[in-house]
Amino acid sequence: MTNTNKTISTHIPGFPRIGAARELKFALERNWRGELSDAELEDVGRDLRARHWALQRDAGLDLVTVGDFAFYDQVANHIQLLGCEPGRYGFQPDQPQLGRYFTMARGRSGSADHDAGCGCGAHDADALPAAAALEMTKWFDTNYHYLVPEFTPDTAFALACERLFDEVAEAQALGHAVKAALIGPLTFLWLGKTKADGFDRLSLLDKLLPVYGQILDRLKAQGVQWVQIDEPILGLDLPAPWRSAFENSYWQLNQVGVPLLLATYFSPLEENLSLACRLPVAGLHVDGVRAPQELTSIADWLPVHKVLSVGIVDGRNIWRTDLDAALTVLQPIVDKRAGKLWLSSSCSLLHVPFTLAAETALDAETRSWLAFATEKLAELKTLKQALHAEAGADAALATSRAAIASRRASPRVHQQAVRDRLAHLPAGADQRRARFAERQAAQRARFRLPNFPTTTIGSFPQTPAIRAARASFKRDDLSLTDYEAAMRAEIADAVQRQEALGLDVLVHGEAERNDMVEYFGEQLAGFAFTQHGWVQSYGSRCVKPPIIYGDVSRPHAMTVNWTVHAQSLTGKPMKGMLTGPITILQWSFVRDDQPRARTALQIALAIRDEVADLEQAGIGIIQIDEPAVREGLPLRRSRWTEYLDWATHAFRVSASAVGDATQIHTHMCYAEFNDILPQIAAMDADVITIETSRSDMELLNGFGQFRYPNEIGPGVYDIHSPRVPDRQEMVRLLHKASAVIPPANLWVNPDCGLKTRGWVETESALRNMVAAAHQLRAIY
Ligand SMILES: CN1c2c(nc(N)[nH]c2=O)NC[C@@H]1CNc1ccc(C(=O)N[C@@H](CCC(=O)N[C@@H](CCC(=O)N[C@@H](CCC(=O)O)C(=O)O)C(=O)O)C(=O)O)cc1
Ligand SMILES: N[C@@H](CCS)C(=O)O
Ligand SMILES: [Zn+2]
Repeated sequence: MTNTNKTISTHIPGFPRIGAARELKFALERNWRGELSDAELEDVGRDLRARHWALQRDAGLDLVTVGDFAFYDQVANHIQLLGCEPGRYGFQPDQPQLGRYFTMARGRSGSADHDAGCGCGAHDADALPAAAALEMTKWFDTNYHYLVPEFTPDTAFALACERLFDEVAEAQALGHAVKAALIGPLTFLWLGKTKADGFDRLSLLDKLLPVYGQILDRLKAQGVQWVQIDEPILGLDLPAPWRSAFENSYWQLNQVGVPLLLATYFSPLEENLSLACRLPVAGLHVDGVRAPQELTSIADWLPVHKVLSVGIVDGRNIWRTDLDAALTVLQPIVDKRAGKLWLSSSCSLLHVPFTLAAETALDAETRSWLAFATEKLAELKTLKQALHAEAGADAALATSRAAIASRRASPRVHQQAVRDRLAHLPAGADQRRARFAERQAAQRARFRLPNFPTTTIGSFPQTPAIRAARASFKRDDLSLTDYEAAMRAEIADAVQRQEALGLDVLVHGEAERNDMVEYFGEQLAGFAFTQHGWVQSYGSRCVKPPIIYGDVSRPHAMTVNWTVHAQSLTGKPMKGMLTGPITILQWSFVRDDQPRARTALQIALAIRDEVADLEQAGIGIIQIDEPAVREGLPLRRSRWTEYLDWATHAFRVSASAVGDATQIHTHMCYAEFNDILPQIAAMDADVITIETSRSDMELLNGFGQFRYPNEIGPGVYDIHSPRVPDRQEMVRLLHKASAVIPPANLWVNPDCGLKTRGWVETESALRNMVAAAHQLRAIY
């Protein structure tokens, strides 16, 4: 059955750069605080790269990947490589490139414009005018944020950074066979934004391609074995001009004569399949996890002289690969692709944690079901050995087989009570009792809030003291009683500050939460959590996604005690704060043995019980955060309706068990919502707070045009920057909002939670926000 004379190679599209112990995060934050020099930071980067390449080589990969490392973000690296730093920064050629890079990533102001946890002031020395950071947005449907390139008709490109070539030389000096990785020209343009009306950024392609040509020339001269060019947009519904730009672009780039591996991932190729197969490149990488149904056609269509790289190991999830199933898929392809088959992870391993080796607290059974980045490298090796009929694979295959069988049969995965509850969910469980107008009347009578009521989104600064207390508690240096007392004191402090500011609807501040998803995952049955399973979210910021391995239920109330404590400290309404089912799903590693819709509904039931308990405990306003609804949209439009149907149903199930006078809020951020407004309206939250200030309220226009029926709190200030907006600025935004939304339906709040901010700037900004609301009340 196996084939011994057909050599198979292995590689990965990319590896996590943050480091096994988040060395990169800590080094970056020290550099930003001025405690680590740029040269020392470069040393940390060099050391991490060397270690990560060694891991790839030691796992038997045939090529190591170079170019996946970045001090902040891989797209930002390309902005420098391609010489298109936005002119608005006013960089001078003699300014050090690393400083310019961090200015784009983190902004610059006359005072101290950078992200929380910094406090360095290093960007201020050059006395250049204030400049906002590049916008951040989600990388396709992941929880990773990239920095958005800015394009104008005048954007010029030039090969302007040596970093990639230095890294290639570094890897070669260490004796590695190198595959350099680049983001492709079409994907790079697609990911950027342009503000000029009617300007089509595709028109920049002719200026961009020669620079890619120069980069490939240099890489060829360096003797790299391959260049991987990532074009994940081939998995999107592309406008015709973008599709047709591929052929000519790759014809040009192929002239350089360095072997190109065109990499696609995250989504099926569908109508772009034959285009991808016939592009003049030496190889094609496809996502065999997200689009297994296309593998046979691709193996048939791709000309035989080209390499087919099959992403068979899941780069987006943490489950151990079912190696027998993978071999069954691969075997027919081996036979078709004589000597031209590569095995790989489906996409870069950036999206999974570094290694299971550090997870000493996970029970042995759960651990045996998992594979993080390092373990995925070993899986590739086993698959290759098995296809080469090498005996070395037998033990690994047997271990894998036992783990897969254990997961399938484990009684911990299946909870009959949860299944029964889902099966008997009454019709109408996803509907509030009364329509919005009646609920609104009942809520107005109950809360008697002023017009333009003020509130915040939930979290207040996660100060070093809060983080340190939690770290001590986790190390057993602080008792549960003392930890809880410390958190209760933080909540009391947050309540007192909000009262002093004169906010109308208060929050407890989320001091006790490590993360808005992990916190719930730690308390729900069916979830496992790691100690060190960090995944980069943006820059130095990481998240530790919980792992949903089984049927989900709620053994006990999760937030009621904290919320009731907070409510006991104030006569103002205290908003209960929950994370919604879709966001918990989206920001966790989700079981792959049942449809995501079913898992979402199980989570929804757990949240529904929490909502009911909060209501029962006298909490009249409850927010169910759903910032990830938009990013959960399938990349292909043809699958949107199905997703939106089950996603909105799950949210409504979580929110609908309450009486008319209980006010349900939801919150969304980090995305453009206009293309899913009907579905957002169908979620039927009494109030939605959304991020709008960064788009200068433009985002709200869609809500206005659509005549969004319920109440809205458009964010009036950007929480990503420590800059304190003044009252007039927020008044202006509120006037803009009032022009499109009935003023009686408007709330006043920041864009998102304030956990990454400090108290000083938070209080100043909120003071101005409350003053702005007062001014609006006097006018409308
Ligand atoms: C709203 N966002 C979120 C996303 N995804 C989530 N899962 N959660 C989100 O909130 N996606 C979209 C955005 C992304 N935004 C952010 C914003 C901020 C962070 C962030 O600050 N991450 C922290 C880690 C947060 C955390 O889990 N903290 C824990 C543990 C802290 C820790 O590392 N402790 C040290 C010891 C510290 C000490 O004082 O001794 C340790 O354990 O080694 C906690 O508070 O307990 C970060 O630092 O990266 C992420 C995404
Ligand atoms: N309640 C959360 C929402 C973040 S999207 C917070 O305030 O941090
Ligand atoms: Zn938010």
